[in-house]
Amino acid sequence: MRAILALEDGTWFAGRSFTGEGEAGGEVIFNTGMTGYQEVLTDPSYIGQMVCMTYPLIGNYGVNPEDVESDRVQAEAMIVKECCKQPSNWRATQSLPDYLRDAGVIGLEGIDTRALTRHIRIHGAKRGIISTRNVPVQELIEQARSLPSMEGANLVQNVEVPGPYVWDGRRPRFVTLDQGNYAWPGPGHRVVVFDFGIKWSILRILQKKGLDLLVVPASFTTDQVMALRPDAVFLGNGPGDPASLTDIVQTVAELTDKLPMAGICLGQQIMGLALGGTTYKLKFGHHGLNHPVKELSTGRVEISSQNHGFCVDFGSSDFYHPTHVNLNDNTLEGFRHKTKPLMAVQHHPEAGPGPHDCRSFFDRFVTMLDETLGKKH
Ligand SMILES: NC(=O)CC[C@H](N)C(=O)O
Repeated sequence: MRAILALEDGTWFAGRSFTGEGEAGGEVIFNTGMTGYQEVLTDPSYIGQMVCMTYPLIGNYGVNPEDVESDRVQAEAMIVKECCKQPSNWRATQSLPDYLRDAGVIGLEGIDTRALTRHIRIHGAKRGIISTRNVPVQELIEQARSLPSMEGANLVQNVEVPGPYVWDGRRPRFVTLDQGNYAWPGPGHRVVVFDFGIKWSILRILQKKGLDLLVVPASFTTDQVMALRPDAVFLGNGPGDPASLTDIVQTVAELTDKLPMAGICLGQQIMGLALGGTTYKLKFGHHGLNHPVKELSTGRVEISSQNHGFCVDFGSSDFYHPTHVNLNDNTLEGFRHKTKPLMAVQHHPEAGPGPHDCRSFFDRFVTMLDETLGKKH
């Protein structure tokens, strides 16, 4: 079925929907990963975005119930050159078109994804509409212009979880607190994890490291966190503009004085703002699986998985020193507080999907906790 992608700047592409009738709007960005499309689709950080995969054939290995980063498709749409309709893989339980159709999310194929990607690289990420409606293109362009901008967008509120939960190995299991208290069951360091739209891979790895986790909603206050008597705090990834999250930044600023803390992606951005730094929007973001990142203390270069549109200004706070830099564009990839046990990275060390070069981040977090609190296991 014919479908149009119309951008706010008047550029448009004609292709086909591989999911039937539909319409979607959002910020159009590109992801350079050759694989991992199911993790990309289910990563809550992609809320508000329509993802163009630059690899020309997507869907070959289908989808399965294990490779999910949350309980649903989160991206607004997927754009590919060609979608494979008959997957071949022993783990596949469904094809990509059926998966998207069941989720009510539109898939567009048959457009020149290289031309779209070059356009975004030159002119920056653009708001766009994909539609199968038979209307003049100008109408869709106007519709794209009326979409909210990603800059200033608080999208974390869209994924707020209803309450605290533990990770049961496969999915969240919600718990009831007893007057705000929690009986930590395990012997490991007690870590309160903020869910801003967290990827399940992060929880899977934190749990494997022997940490005792309680995941809390983004709106949890300092008092609510401290009532849980945790040893540390972890800030996960999430969608939207970090600068819009003023209440969360305030809470995290208070907690940085009280507890050791680590953050990934949106977590780094929130911690950076909480420490007095500033954030800005990148022209077209970093979305892919092969971004070279240099660890400054060793000079070691790691190939990282990335998904972000915003970034912490390199030298915007005196409180931390940079630990990692992106070798493609010299942006800040990680920092550590000069005196307190606080650390963060902008890339995705959990790598769901992607190479595992950066996974030592989680060991450094555990080491930081052992050094600050004493060994627990
Ligand atoms: N993966 C993330 O946490 C993304 C953070 C933020 N929404 C950004 O686009 O920069």
